[in-house]
Amino acid sequence: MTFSETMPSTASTQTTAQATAHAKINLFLHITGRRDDGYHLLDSLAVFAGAADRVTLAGPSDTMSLTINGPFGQGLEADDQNLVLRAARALQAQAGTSFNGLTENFRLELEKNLPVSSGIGGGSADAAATLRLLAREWNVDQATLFPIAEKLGADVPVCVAQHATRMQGIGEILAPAPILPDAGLLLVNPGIGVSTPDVFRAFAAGGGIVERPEAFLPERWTTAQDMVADLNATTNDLQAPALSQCPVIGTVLASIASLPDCLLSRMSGSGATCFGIYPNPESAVNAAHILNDQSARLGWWTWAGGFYHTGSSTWSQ
Ligand SMILES: C[C@](O)(CO)[C@H](O)COP(=O)(O)OP(=O)(O)OC[C@H]1O[C@@H](n2ccc(N)nc2=O)[C@H](O)[C@@H]1O
Ligand SMILES: Nc1ncnc2c1ncn2[C@@H]1O[C@H](COP(=O)(O)OP(=O)(O)OP(=O)(O)O)[C@@H](O)[C@H]1O
Repeated sequence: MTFSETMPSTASTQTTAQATAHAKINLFLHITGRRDDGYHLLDSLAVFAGAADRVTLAGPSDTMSLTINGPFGQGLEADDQNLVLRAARALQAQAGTSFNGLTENFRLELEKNLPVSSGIGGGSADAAATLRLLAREWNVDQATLFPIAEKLGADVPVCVAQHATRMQGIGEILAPAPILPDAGLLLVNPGIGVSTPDVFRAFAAGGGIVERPEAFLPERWTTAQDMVADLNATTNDLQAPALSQCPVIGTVLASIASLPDCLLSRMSGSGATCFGIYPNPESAVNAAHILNDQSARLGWWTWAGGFYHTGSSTWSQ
């Protein structure tokens, strides 16, 4: 995928630079094959929610370092395995090779607002935001980011793009998606982390690939109802295997579906976060208010609003 616009001016003149890492939602997810290395081939429509983590460049440092705050920061290590630091080091290594030895180190801050291991690609979004942020700082061409992103995780390339995108291959083939309507989106996570490899394993053990015609997607959906009419001909192939590992997903899906004006209730990615589609953002917020008592009592995380919209040619931040 290419972007027609160049990056904004470098951040070096600003006191702090930030990038937002928006939650990725798979509106549908079909598994179409399996590679020799075990990775599954997908066909998925990934969109982005207003809900987001935030990565900040806090200043120069002796080594690349990370501090984490925010409601889901506890329990997430700021160590070498954190996708923020892995992304920073990967870009630094590449920039050092390709752009004459840039070796600056930074203290990065992660505001973790998205639940971890929840099917909305939080870690991938953080990695992608870090790549965008440091690319801006180091004046690295955005096209350079995609091969680096692929190596960090299957969901990282689509999160670099951070706009509605059809994902194929294992996530590295990105194609334009329909222009989205101004629909409402409700996200609900039951507070139980689900392991992506375990869900893919359960999918393979449970019968595997279903042969079906390729999903039809138009150029644009004008209303949420139009979008849902097409989405009803699709599914998330990982929903049943995730449900078998984490039965509360069934309760979450039923709760979303029971709320007024709900047009569709489905799981995102490998779960356990589920989403509801509503006619507009206001009706999604209204649904979240109705769910409030139940979600507070059960410790569920909820978010309601609209899609994160950026033009397909915009360098998103
Ligand atoms: C389910 C999705 O969230 C849909 O967007 C993604 O495909 C998962 O992307 P991700 O979390 O970035 O996945 P990775 O961290 O690359 O892979 C985690 C593990 O999930 C399995 N995996 C992942 C992606 C894929 N297309 N096929 C797989 O089988 C592999 O066992 C892999 O070792
Ligand atoms: N910055 C980060 N934020 C979240 N998880 C991270 C981060 N860095 C590393 N990880 C690790 O990555 C794994 C997946 O976390 P993530 O929150 O991205 O899952 P997910 O939402 O299920 O992703 P996907 O939808 O891409 O499968 C977890 O095991 C977590 O410990």
